[in-house]
Amino acid sequence: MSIESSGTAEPSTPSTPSEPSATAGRAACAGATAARGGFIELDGLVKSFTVRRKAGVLRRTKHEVRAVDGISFSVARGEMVGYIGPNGAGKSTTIKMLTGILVPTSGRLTVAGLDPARERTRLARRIGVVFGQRTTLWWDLPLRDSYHLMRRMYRIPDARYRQNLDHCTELLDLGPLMDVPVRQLSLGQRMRGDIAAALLHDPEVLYLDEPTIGLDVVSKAKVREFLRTVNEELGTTVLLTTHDLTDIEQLCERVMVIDHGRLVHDGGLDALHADGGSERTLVVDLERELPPIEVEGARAVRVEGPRQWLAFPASASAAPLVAEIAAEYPLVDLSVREPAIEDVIARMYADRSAL
Ligand SMILES: Nc1ncnc2c1ncn2[C@@H]1O[C@H](COP(=O)(O)OP(=O)(O)OP(=O)(O)O)[C@@H](O)[C@H]1O
Repeated sequence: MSIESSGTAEPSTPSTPSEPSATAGRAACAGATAARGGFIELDGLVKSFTVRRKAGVLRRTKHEVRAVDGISFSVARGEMVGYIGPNGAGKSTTIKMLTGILVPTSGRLTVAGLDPARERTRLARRIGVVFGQRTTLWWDLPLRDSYHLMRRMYRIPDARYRQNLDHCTELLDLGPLMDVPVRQLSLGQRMRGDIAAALLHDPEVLYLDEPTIGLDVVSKAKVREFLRTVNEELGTTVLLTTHDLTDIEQLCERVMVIDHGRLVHDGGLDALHADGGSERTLVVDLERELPPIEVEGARAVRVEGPRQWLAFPASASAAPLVAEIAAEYPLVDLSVREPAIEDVIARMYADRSAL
């Protein structure tokens, strides 16, 4: 299956025979939660761009934009990691360096032990890339023909190509689309076609840049389910960039947050809630309308008739609050609402931009 999706420069034509890698070896780590360390390594990675800005009618001055500003992390083989951040944070720039399209300004970077910029052709055999806003498929060709071309480009052995294509066709429901020119596909169909294309050559790592952008709910669910299967069954390492935080919640145990080119969070979703000062909400139904409830450790944030909403720290237990309210107020019913990850991230971005 293919690789380099659009955005990536010209597809690198492999110059060496297929590497042994592939399914058999990776299947061994299928489903395993790999230990940290190893497969993707960044150490103090920096990427600066020089841009010219207007400084008068005729004058232009040069400025340096640090798109990536000293990022270090390590992703183990078989991990599926979310890589998120606000617009312009440096996500795409990082991914472009990971594929070898962009050369880092400084710092160290290896993927599968290779230097992406120097060994781009060798690396191309081992990675798959999907940029949600572009396509690697040939616009005027039916899907089937695009895949044939990719098979030749990556010199994928027949049996492996057939097996991978059948697998993707079944799981991504591509059968009825195989003979349709890419330009006639809907966005969701084209995205499924692109994801299959990125997997035909059995990449060990898959970079996904907004794979669910613009898709309807059903298509998103299909894409997510497929990615989960690829990660679990083949042990493919996945780095997922998205603005749809449901992608992260449903797929990633680990999430890295980048802002202004710097890594500001690296850990589980729970830790993200803690970092973001998350709050849970106690929704309380009273027998009658009353002034806002006053209890230690929570504050009333909304009152509507006999219903009240009380916010309290996500890390605190609800039990003592419930006990106190039940003892002092005419309680009819209550429920606890978990914080939405969207709110946590929004608060995190807002707090940082206020610095
Ligand atoms: N080729 C370039 N020349 C100059 N500046 C660039 C270039 N590419 C990116 N930048 C700048 O680097 C910063 C990071 O951009 P990048 O595209 O990596 O962000 P992003 O996190 O992917 O954003 P988005 O979520 O909007 O796609 C931005 O300020 C952007 O304007």
